[in-house]
Amino acid sequence: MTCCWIRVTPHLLRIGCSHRQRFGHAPAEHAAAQAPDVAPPRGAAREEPQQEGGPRDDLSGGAQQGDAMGRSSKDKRDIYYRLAKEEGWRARSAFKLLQLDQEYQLFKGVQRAVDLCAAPGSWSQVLSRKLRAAEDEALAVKIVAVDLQAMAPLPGVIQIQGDITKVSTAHEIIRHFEGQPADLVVCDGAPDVTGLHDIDEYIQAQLLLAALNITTHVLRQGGTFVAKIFRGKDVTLLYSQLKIFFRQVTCAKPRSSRNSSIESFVVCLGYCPPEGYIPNMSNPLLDHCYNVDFNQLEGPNRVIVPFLACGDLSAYDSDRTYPLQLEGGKEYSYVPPTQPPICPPYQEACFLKKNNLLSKEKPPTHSRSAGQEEDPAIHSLAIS
Ligand SMILES: C[S@@+](CC[C@H](N)C(=O)[O-])C[C@H]1O[C@@H](n2cnc3c(N)ncnc32)[C@H](O)[C@@H]1O
Repeated sequence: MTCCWIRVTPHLLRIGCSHRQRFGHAPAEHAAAQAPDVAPPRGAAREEPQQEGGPRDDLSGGAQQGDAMGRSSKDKRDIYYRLAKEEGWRARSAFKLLQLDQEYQLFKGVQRAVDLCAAPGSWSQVLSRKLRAAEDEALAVKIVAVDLQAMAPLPGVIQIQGDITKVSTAHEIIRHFEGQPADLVVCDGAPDVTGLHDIDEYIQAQLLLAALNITTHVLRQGGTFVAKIFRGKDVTLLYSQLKIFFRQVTCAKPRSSRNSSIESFVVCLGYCPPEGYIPNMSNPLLDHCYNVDFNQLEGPNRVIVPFLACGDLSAYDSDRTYPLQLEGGKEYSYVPPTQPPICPPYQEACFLKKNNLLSKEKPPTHSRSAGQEEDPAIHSLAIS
């Protein structure tokens, strides 16, 4: 997806936290709770208009910036930011999940839900408020939230501070559900953006695939998976991978997600892995481990594309050098190509070389063959 080689490791997917740790910021939800709600750095949204949904989406982004630009400035610029605070959501992203639910009724009949990449926790808040609305529901419903970062507690939400690229995290989720599969998995995961769009898209795609991998461990047949996706140039590749596992895959853009952002959400309904599929986390790109024994993979876990050798196998070997005098003793004589190139890019260089015009301060007088025009441009090139 990108022309640049980058080693994608779970560590890279963890940039979101390392960045904040590096710069000594408090975990987002703590900052939200402890610091006044002030605006993020001036122009933050404009600097990175395409990377909405990253850590800046939470309401704590400007805690360190003080009141330099006025408390109400961000409120004016971003209605969802303001509403999120008024309605008590930890991040404006809450509205994205609420609006997705309005369209797809995601929460209908859900008893076990997983929120991947959950911090600071606005999606978990939505799950908690929606799924546990009635008293009896509050007892039956289980919500598990996973993030690399610690998150302030939420009613009815079990938290795992862990990495979604690890199989141990999948096992921990299943343990909390007492062996039962989840009805719904949501993932709003985002690594911290680098600003290099190809790389950002690539890392986001890898995070989505990691979310899909862990989902295949925990989701029930027919269950729903919702995840953030960057609609970059290779997005169709991701759609086709998701289509292998779900009956219906749609890409949705909630109103609260900025139009200037390439962020969207895939809503994948009707989980139906290929028959015989064994959930695994072995994405060699993520793990960088090439010692997986692919021969051990069977059925739909192993895709074999047929390889066919065509033509008479006793025919000439295209990698071998043969003598000019072939068998049968026929005299060799050079035959020119049937159709030489009509205007090859090296034509000018051949002309210069042939006429001894290359790397000379002054071109020697040269004789032109009959009908051959001297190109004044070539002449000046040779002189300069
Ligand atoms: C945009 S925030 C999520 C916001 C959240 N949905 C909410 O509404 O508050 C993205 C989160 O992804 C988390 N993340 C990134 N890579 C991760 C990984 N490999 N495992 C777990 N969490 C990860 C980051 O720590 C960050 O908190």
